Amino acid sequence: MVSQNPAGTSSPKNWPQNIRYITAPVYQHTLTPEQLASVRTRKKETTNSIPASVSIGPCSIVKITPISDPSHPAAGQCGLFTASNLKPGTFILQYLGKIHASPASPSLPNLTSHVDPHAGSDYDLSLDRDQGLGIDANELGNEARFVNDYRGIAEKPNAEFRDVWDERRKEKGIGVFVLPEGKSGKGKGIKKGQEILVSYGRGFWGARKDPN
Ligand SMILES: C[S@@+](CC[C@H](N)C(=O)[O-])C[C@H]1O[C@@H](n2cnc3c(N)ncnc32)[C@H](O)[C@@H]1O
Repeated sequence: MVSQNPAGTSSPKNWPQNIRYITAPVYQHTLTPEQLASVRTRKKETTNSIPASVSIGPCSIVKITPISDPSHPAAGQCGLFTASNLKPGTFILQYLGKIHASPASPSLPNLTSHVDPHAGSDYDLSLDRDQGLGIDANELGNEARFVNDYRGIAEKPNAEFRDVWDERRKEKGIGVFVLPEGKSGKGKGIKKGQEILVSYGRGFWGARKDPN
């Protein structure tokens, strides 16, 4: 289900009013030509790609869901749940936000981390470590910003973030994928109505209060 946001773009059900819903990445205006060129250069190790045919706008296979269960560690917040059964390895959706440079990168040489507007963001993923680029969905993004970490919710994650090549835009990105089957056959897919859960990594929780 979709609704119209103030800018006239369709946004998904339960989308928060104070966050801008976007259907394509937004660039920090201070990115250097070198950083932009890097975003537009495919790395040979990036084997996953998003086909140009993927539909733009609200994703029909996910639902942003407010969490009311008091035993859920993110109670009072939202999570991202599936709207259909998803097989192992399925591409779910792209992680959209503002593509920005961290202060250590050449475009912002005089800033230190305490003035980095993205340093404290809980929605910031690394896009390109060599160039110090990230994707921050704190103030603008899409449904992918609601994917929670599995800790305290399930025994293990059922999805993962992967580097991708966006065939439509011809640029790097990050996608959310159902975990693949794997050698042990552990990835079983995600059933309709289940929460999509990744591992943020210990670094995320190390810088915050560990949920476990
Ligand atoms: C990228 S956001 C995920 C979406 C968030 N739940 C929301 O509604 O906006 C990351 C934040 O979600 C919460 N979160 C995600 N996974 C969690 C977990 N396993 N336990 C506790 N809090 C979690 C934390 O507040 C974390 O900083």
